[in-house]
Amino acid sequence: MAARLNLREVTLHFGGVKVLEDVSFDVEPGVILGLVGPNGAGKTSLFNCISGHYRPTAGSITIDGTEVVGLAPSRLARLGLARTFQHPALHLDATVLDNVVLGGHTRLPGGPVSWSLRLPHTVRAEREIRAEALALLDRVRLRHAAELPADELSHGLHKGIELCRALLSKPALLLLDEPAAGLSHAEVEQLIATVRRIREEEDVTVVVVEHHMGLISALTDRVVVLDHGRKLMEGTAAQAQSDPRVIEAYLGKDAADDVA
Ligand SMILES: Nc1ncnc2c1ncn2[C@@H]1O[C@H](COP(=O)(O)OP(=O)(O)OP(=O)(O)O)[C@@H](O)[C@H]1O
Repeated sequence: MAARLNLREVTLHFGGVKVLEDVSFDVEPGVILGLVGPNGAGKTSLFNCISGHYRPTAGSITIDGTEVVGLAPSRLARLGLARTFQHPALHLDATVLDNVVLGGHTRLPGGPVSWSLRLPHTVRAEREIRAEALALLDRVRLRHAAELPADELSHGLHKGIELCRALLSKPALLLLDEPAAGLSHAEVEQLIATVRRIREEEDVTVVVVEHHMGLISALTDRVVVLDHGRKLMEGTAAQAQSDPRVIEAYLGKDAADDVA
């Protein structure tokens, strides 16, 4: 079931640095929301608050009505949250397949004791998860690389592996942090097609941080624009791109005046 995400007055200070100030917005189940804004606007910091890697100084973040501020990332994973990182966090000496399979651990029945005893239902579940991991690799055209060490693949392909790992957990809420960064034009086109298919085939809510406006326009239902840690506006990608406040934030006041 796709998750509902609600943020209320999320604030994050590091000492005297105000990284986020009173950020509020809602993401309805099944929506793809883009989180955009100039460099340093606070997008990744907000992601880190939602995924439990940062604890906001104030405010509330709920997933399907459950307050998640203060919960560890592992607990959030069990609540159905999965994320990718700006710089993929992979085990480079492990195979591509083993990296993806890691995403399935939240779905294994039992706990560490039954896993180490290799009970039949654990072995069966592991086999199913490996088969699903291979199917996901097939979806991003990486099936042929399943048994290669991850460090033999390019940066762009690492992003594909990370996406498969996140999807294997069958997330209700998927956070994608700059999935197009460092990708070639062809790889971005493939990423857009992959995320569209995810939306058609999986029941998932997606929040994506991205500078690539082509991807944001192609994929998102709505965007939230951040600037200097505050929400500047919320609307469709087209509305954001023609909003003088957004143009000013990216390009300066003169450019915004030319548009107005
Ligand atoms: N751990 C931290 N300690 C201190 N300041 C931080 C920390 N993390 C982020 N910041 C500051 O918070 C601000 C927002 O950074 P953040 O990376 O969230 O922005 P962003 O919108 O994701 O930028 P970009 O598009 O360049 O990735 C920056 O000024 C950054 O220096």
